[in-house]
Amino acid sequence: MDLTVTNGSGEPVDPVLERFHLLVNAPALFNALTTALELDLFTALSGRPASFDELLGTTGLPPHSLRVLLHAVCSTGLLVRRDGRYENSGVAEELLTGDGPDSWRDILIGWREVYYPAFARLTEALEAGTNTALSAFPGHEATLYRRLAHRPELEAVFHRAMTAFTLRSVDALVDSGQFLTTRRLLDVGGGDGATSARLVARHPALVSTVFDIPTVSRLARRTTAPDLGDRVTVHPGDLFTDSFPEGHDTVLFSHVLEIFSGEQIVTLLAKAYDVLPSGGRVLVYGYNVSDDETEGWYSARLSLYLNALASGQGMAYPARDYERWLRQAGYGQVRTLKGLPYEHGLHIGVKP
Ligand SMILES: C[S@@+](CC[C@H](N)C(=O)[O-])C[C@H]1O[C@@H](n2cnc3c(N)ncnc32)[C@H](O)[C@@H]1O
Repeated sequence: MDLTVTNGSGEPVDPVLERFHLLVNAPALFNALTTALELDLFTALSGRPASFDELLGTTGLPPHSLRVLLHAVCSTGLLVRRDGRYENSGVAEELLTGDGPDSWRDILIGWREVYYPAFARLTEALEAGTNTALSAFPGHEATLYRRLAHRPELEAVFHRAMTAFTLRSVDALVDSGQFLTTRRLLDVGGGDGATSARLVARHPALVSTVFDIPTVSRLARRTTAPDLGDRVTVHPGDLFTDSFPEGHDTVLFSHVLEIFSGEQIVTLLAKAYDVLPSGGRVLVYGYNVSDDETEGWYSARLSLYLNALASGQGMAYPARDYERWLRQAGYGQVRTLKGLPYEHGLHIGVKP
């Protein structure tokens, strides 16, 4: 990637300095972006530049508020002002105008409502070595996933955001070639079933069982079951205290193992091993930090969130960690498909 940035005189500017200036203003600009999304600003401007007065009508904001918001969003480059009219940049038109199940609107509102308040307590959490930010949520459970059961509305916002982001990155998994011979999939920690729904839609001979905690299984029943009949079924349970159901030739952990410690990951991989037949496969899909653990904005954000809030441990582990754990749990033919979109990797192991 060429990061050369030049100033007005064409001289190179240190890209780290450029990023520093963006970074220190990013929390404010992030919130301007989510506000613009909530006001449907980008959708209103889709293919249709508008004047300030027209946007007053669209957003319903007082004139001064709109002025402040437009300045903030224009400063990011997402909106462009030309001849007194506002229009979407190419990026905004492509990423920010949709309202489907994979919308950035749902992703960013979820991050704002659930993730980012916890980041203010990062120092405290890292010093304590546990997810101290979880104390903002009612209940006594050790992870965010279980505590959200006490806040059903927020749980729905959270899973909408997670699903939307998953749908943006899941095609690399769906088209990985790993499901051509799979007939019965166990999707462990399968959330609201969106991944399984997409998998069975693309692979007509596939059926899937989504294993997740009971309140999330209820969400899955609502979001996936109506369309897919009995090709996606749900199996409520706890990853650690309940057995995995038998009768599947492939077990998928998508965005699940990174939540936990290495020791817990080996336990979960071994549980999957126990219910697989000989020749059965385990697939681990999710974020990987780069091998030297220095790159990846999405994986860095995830690791910090897991430690401050979600579980108090885990990270976007590098591929070599997953390969070691797969071998430890008894799998053979261990390999990784690296370099998938959004810093993802797919780790594969086969039960001998
Ligand atoms: C990051 S989400 C991944 C969801 C989905 N697989 C995806 O790729 O979008 C992690 C999932 O693991 C589930 N989970 C976490 N702890 C669990 C536990 N102890 N038992 C069962 N499911 C659990 C959560 O409810 C959540 O749906």
